[in-house]
Order: sequence, then structure tokens, then C-alpha cells
Amino acid sequence: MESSMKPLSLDFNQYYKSFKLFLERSTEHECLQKFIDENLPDVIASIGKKGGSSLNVLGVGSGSGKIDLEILGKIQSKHPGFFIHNEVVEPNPQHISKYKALVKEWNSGPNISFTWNQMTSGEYEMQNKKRNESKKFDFIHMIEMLYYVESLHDTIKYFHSLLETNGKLLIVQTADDGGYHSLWRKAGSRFLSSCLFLDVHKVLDEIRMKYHIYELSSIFDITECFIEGNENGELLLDFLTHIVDFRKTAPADLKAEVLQCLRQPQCSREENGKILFNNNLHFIVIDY
Ligand SMILES: C[S@@+](CC[C@H](N)C(=O)[O-])C[C@H]1O[C@@H](n2cnc3c(N)ncnc32)[C@H](O)[C@@H]1O
Ligand SMILES: NCCC(=O)N[C@@H](Cc1c[nH]cn1)C(=O)O
Repeated sequence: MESSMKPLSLDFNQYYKSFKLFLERSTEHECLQKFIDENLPDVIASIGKKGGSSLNVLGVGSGSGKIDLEILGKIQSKHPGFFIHNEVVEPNPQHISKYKALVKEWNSGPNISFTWNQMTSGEYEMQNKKRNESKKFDFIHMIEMLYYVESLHDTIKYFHSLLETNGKLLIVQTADDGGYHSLWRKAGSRFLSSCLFLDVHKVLDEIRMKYHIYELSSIFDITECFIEGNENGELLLDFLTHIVDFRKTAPADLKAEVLQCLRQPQCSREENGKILFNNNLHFIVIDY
């Protein structure tokens, strides 16, 4: 990455703001919700040990918890009467406090408990190893967070090893034919620091893990990025490039390249005067 620029994930406050606006401008959560309503019930139907009465769930990179609570609600309705223990791994303190507030408002009943880990997935792994902890989980989800890990291989292998008999691991990541991959492939080497280019399913093929992929379509309205001086547009551009203050800190030629790339048909389409970025998602389910 070129040195004038700072990754968005290093700035919790800015990341929180730009992710929040992304959620408002995209159908990201509607898309996740559709999967939760239409596909998740089948996925979770068979989790849990035979004769058991409780389930352990682990959310990694949970954000503000809205999606996690929807998932927990579905697990409750598929497994009525079960006690659910939900563990959360999330490094951003702003996200964790939002999540805790949401849990307080949520009418979940008494059969659920929460453990909070304000840390990254790597720190969580280290903590478990230090404590000699070998707790297993019936359902683990990693929703749009694997972009941030040092090694996809090692992270997937580690969390897969935490699955209980009959457990399932759900990974959600942007689809390979979506706009991000096209943008990252074209200009990403100048502003991205991590292994964002790797496709999760290819890594799974390499480590010979069996999986099932669902692809659901989603869009992200990036029209404001093309209005000079528009503050929302700047935050959205930060989200797309994953750079704090991209418009102010990136070299002029890179800015021009990114803005041009965003308008290419591989990234977006125009509809009723709006520029709609392809935010399609892959839902990858891996068995025990
Ligand atoms: C794109 S957001 C997704 C949030 C939530 N899962 C959702 O779908 O709304 C990515 C989340 O991963 C978290 N995150 C970033 N690096 C992480 C890491 N190394 N381990 C765990 N979580 C991480 C971020 O703080 C952020 O909340
Ligand atoms: N379907 C939404 C895509 C998404 O969540 N991306 C991640 C990672 C990322 C990197 N550069 C832009 N984004 C995030 O911003 O945390």
C-alpha cells in the first residue's frame, strides 16, 4: 500500500461511520435477512448433539449484532426449549456496545446467555490456546470479516476445528463476480494491505474442505461518490477502498483510476440516474 494512506480498519470510529452508511445505501442486510429466512432454517435443522438440550453459537466479527440476533432467533425457533449460549468475538468497542444495547432491548426469554470477547479472531485463538480452552460450537458464523485475517487457511482451519459433532460453519463473503473483486483486482494493490483478493471457496478447495455455496444478489448505491465535495460520497469511497479519507490522501491518478473503475460494467450499472454497485454475496456452509 502507498504510504500516504491509512487502512480504515485501523480507525474504529471512521470504520463504524462508513460501515453504517454503507448499510443504509445497500441491500446488504436485506440480502443477509433473505438468506436467514429462506436458507438458514434448513442449514441449522441438524445441528446439536443427539439428546442434547443446549446449543453453543459463536459469532466472529459480529458488528452491531443485528444479524446475529436474527440468526439466534431462527435457531431458537428451530430448536424450541433449548438453552443457547452465544459467544461474540468483535474487536470494535463501538460495535460491541451497540450489540449489548440491542440484546437489552431484545425479548429473547431466559434461555440464552452471552459471552463477549472484544478482540480479533487471532487474539481469540491465542486466548483459547493460552487457557487450554477447547470449547466446541454447534454453529459458527463469520459474516463479512475474513477480509481482515492474516491467513485465510489458518483462520478457517482453526474455527472449523471448534465445531461440535453435527456443527456448521457459515462464511459470508462478497461474490467473486461482484464489484469489489473487480475493483481490487484492478487497482487494489495500491491501497489494500491484506489478502483481500483470495476467494474463500478456492482456499477451501485447496484444503479439501467440502462446502455448499449459495449466491444472493445485492446492490450498493454509490451515486454520491460521483458528487464532488459530497460528505457521504467520501465516506462511501472510504468504505469501497478501505482507506481513511481516500479522497484527501490518495494520489490523484489513483483517485481517477478508482472512480473510473467504479463505473465499469464489472463494478456497477446505471439505473434511473443512480449508480448501483454489485454487492452480491456468497454464503458458504461447511459441515463438521
Ligand atoms: C463488514 S463488518 C460485518 C459486521 C456484521 N457481521 C454484519 O454482517 O453486519 C466486519 C466486522 O468484522 C470486524 N473485524 C475486523 N477485523 C476482525 C478480526 N480480525 N476478527 C474479528 N472481527 C473483525 C469489524 O470490527 C466489523 O465489525
Ligand atoms: N458486502 C460488503 C463488503 C464488506 O463488508 N467489506 C468489508 C471489507 C472491505 C474492504 N474494502 C472494502 N470493504 C468491510 O468493509 O468491512
